[in-house]
Amino acid sequence: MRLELRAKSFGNQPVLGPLTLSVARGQRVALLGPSGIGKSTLLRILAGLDRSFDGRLTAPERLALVFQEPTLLPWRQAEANITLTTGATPARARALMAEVGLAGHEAKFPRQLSLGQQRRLSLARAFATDPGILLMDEPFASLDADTGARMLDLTEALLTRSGAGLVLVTHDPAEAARLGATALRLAGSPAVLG
Ligand SMILES: Nc1ncnc2c1ncn2[C@@H]1O[C@H](COP(=O)(O)OP(=O)(O)OP(=O)(O)O)[C@@H](O)[C@H]1O
Repeated sequence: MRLELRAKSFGNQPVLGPLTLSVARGQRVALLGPSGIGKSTLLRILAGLDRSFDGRLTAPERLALVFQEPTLLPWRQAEANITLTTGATPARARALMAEVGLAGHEAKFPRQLSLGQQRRLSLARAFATDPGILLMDEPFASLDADTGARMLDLTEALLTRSGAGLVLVTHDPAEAARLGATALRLAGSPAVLG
């Protein structure tokens, strides 16, 4: 995927300045920078969720998104959260759930899962679509250290096995390093890539 951004504003507030970002399958980049600089805004543009910007986005790859909030369907069991939203077969959903350590939890509703388990379910769901590029916004935030480290390891394993590319929004350079992602920093006002 490639974004050639000339400018992004909210009303009369310029947020992002001219920048170019290209990510291919197998490539991993992390977007770093202080709170409020525009990381999530840039990710939403890359995801196609925000189309009101001046510039050009080309994204032929299949994209999958993982947010900090697991965004699960509360009234559907865990396995159905994958099959209904992605079209994956039950067997594939179960295999992915096993891969993220959720074997035996297929029939549980999201409220019956811990936050860490819900995050892992949303990770499994993201990979169920065989994405070319995975877009993640602070997916490891507000987890305890062990749970966060486990989620990082699982993400690394799934990315390596699938060959998917990655754009990760994070505050933490250590997460970028752990995933072998090239760290790109947003700075300035409007923000550009340093
Ligand atoms: N929908 C919106 N309407 C108006 N302003 C917005 C909107 N979304 C974001 N902004 C503004 O755009 C700027 C960038 O926000 P963004 O959420 O992209 O920052 P961020 O770097 O992801 O921050 P954080 O690390 O705290 O999540 C902020 O000044 C924010 O107030």
